[in-house]
Amino acid sequence: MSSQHLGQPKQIHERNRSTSFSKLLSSKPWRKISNTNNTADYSTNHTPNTSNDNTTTSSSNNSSHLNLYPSRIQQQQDEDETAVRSRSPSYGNVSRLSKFKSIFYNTTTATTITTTTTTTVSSANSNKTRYMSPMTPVNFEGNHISNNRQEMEQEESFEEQLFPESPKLAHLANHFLDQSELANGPLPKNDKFISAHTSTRNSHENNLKQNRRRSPSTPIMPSHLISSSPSSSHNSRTNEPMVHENLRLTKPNANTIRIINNLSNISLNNIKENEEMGNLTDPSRNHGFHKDTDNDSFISASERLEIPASPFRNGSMTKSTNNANDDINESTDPQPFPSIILKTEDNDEVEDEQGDTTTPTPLPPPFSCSPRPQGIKGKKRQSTIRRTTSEMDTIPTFPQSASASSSSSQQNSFTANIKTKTNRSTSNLFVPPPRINHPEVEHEEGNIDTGPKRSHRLRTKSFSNKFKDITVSPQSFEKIKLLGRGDVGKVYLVKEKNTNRLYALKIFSKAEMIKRKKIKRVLAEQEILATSNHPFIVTLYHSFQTEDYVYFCMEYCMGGEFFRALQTRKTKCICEEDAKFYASEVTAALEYLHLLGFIYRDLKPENILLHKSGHIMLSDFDLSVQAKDAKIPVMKGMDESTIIDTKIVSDGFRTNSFVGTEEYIAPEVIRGNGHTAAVDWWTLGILIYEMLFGMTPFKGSNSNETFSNILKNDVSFPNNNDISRNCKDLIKKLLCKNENKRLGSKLGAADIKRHPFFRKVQWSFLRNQEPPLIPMLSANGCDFTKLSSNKKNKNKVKDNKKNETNSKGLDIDPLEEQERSMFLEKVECDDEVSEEDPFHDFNSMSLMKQDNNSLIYVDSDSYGKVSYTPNKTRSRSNSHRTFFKR
Ligand SMILES: Nc1ncnc2c1ncn2[C@@H]1O[C@H](COP(=O)(O)OP(=O)(O)OP(=O)(O)O)[C@@H](O)[C@H]1O
Repeated sequence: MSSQHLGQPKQIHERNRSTSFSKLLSSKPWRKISNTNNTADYSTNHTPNTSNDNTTTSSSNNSSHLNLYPSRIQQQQDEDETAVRSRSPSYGNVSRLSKFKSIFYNTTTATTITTTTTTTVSSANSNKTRYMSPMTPVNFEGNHISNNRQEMEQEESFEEQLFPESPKLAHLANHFLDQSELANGPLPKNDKFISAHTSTRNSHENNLKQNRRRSPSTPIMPSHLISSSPSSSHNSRTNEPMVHENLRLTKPNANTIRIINNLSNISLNNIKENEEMGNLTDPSRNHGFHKDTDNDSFISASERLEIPASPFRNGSMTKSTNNANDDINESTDPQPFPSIILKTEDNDEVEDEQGDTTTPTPLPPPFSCSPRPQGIKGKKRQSTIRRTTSEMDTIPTFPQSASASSSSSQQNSFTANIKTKTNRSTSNLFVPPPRINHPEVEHEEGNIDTGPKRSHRLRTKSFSNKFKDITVSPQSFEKIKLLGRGDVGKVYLVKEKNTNRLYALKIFSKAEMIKRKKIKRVLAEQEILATSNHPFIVTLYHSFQTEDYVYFCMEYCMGGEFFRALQTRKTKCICEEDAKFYASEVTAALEYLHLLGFIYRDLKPENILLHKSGHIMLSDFDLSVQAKDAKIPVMKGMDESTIIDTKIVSDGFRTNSFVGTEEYIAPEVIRGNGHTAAVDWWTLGILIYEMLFGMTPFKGSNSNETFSNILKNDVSFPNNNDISRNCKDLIKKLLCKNENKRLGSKLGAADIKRHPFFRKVQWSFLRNQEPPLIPMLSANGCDFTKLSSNKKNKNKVKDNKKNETNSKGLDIDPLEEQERSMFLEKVECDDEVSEEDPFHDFNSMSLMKQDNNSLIYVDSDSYGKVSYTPNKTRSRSNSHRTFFKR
């Protein structure tokens, strides 16, 4: 079949991206509505005031159902104030910290004031207040569904994400209405939604015709908040299954509001994973940003990321034929694991009795679709997996070349610039490596290049032999276009000026991270990206911070979201063979993450990006968690049947956050009894189902119905799809509600890989196989970022912008201003960021290996427009013809 563009822009709107649960739990301050008469514009008229009087005044103006809102705000203000006061005297001496402090005060005050605003506007125009307050009954028709940040208008700035009509808030509101439904019976149904869980042919077809969207997100709701609420008792009327305490809510009322408001202040960023429930049930615990008043810092020591023991510390994995409960001693060898390549020295592939390849997926060299090196097959498998340092270890951290010395003075000057700006200690001088000619670097004579000094923290980090000190700054990149926006960050397609290479630059606003309490999540994401080295996990090339922003420079996956590729299909689904291809790549990536002790927790087509080659790249790790005391993976069996037990790595580790994406969430998460890495196998089951049927198996007409379906219903398969018995069996076993019986519960990924469905999969050669779809930059393709289903909002944003003028009376485009500063700020040296700084734990660093894989910028390419073409070289057995018939 000839190459064919599959992009169908018309179909893109049929389903929107889903949002992960915890992501709606932001403590977003709501922005003042410009068309109200309310004068409480916190940004201009209000002086931050932490006194309780102010709060009380605000609340007194509100209708009764809002009264509890300020009480929480007041509580938070008190907490903030206490925390700030209790900080060391040196706090006040650091101007940067003062800035963060003011951000924090502003956040608190803004929330208070907006509460008043909400009330005022509510009475004036109910339509306009629909999304202003989560507790306001909301008609979600047509609006709440557009939580596709990528489709939101590009002009929107970070601040505009705070716009009160945010669809996210609508989601939150919807969710809480859903909760009330669960407790008090159904509210009138929005007939635009249909119940998909019946899984009949009709419902399936209807579903596809309907304007289907992912269900709204659900926040983390620690149980003590519910139980502390008088009206949150269990509902005796509805005989609902055992559900997470989070879900036991009443109709929106004062107590619900209190819960909502409380929730907004306890995002997971303030909660140490696995201690979450314990911490939260301690009423004395401060859940605000400054939760630890004993600690003289913005972020308590407990919030700082700790590097768990490497599962590979002994230099090799333990080869054991014993069972998974064998005692495994952790080595104290400080060698980090990121540079470790898990590989069998000789033979990468072994077949078990059924013919399944059971070799653990190795950590291959940097992604390449070139043919696999000769001579791998047929050699004997080595019984142990050895730790090998990456090839990058041999690359000197800083080239001592002529060019290096010639630019040394520039580097010193660069350092001097930073020192001057931050006025920080000169110890541990930050000297960027000399090979980059930073445009911002001024030549300064007379400086002696004392050589690079690695950041102390970077040296001690687990990924220190994979990364070196940062070699780039924001000025090294030129923005090409906005690719999408995340929860607190924006992702730009950029080209590196020196090399013309394309990257995805994710930029987080520090102010936003503080306001939204996302610091821990972003740091966790960095940790995972930096630690990982896998062909199906997006590569992090650089991470750095400036005074106002945090940057992740990642591999550009020009195919965009796999979700989008699915959406270009008429039926939103693909054939079994193609689904098998993607499922096996996802399994390999999950196996790798589990080996490192990470639980991904947010698998869905939206978080799977497509590399230019068509292979998958997992992204978005901000919901992932790393098991404490990760154990050493165990090799089981001998010779050809050797398999690796990935389950043991995080054995015994349970975490209790309510995170995930509604239709993908596992029963144990809903039940709230804690969950393990098994949640990833559940989500794999949902993913395979969605790839095959274009819908998820348990989707209901609202969150409660979905959760109820997840807990009660068995998975069923629409009749109109010819799915093999093995495939159905795999899905059923992955979607086993009992996590202890679920496929993967014995040995982790090995259980899945050995399932007959994957019998013919060559696990070691996955990255060398031909993907079913090849993304192409094409003038005729879909420009997903330009599609916006929310034009109204877009116009409002534009209107708001018109009001802003500079000192000369000329219009300022805030977005342009913001973007300019994003790409102009000077990079900051981590070692000089004081311990009190919320971003002290951030690591600025560059990947050591040369980047030969990223795309090179070509002027004539229309970046952003993507179409998906069939892979002509894919073998017939892969049934790609069936794929394109759909
Ligand atoms: N490496 C990349 N290459 C290409 N596009 C990317 C890359 N990373 C992100 N994007 C695009 O940017 C969008 C936002 O990315 P991000 O990971 O921040 O989003 P998210 O998962 O929706 O948000 P978050 O987890 O922060 O709430 C994605 O939807 C994706 O389309």
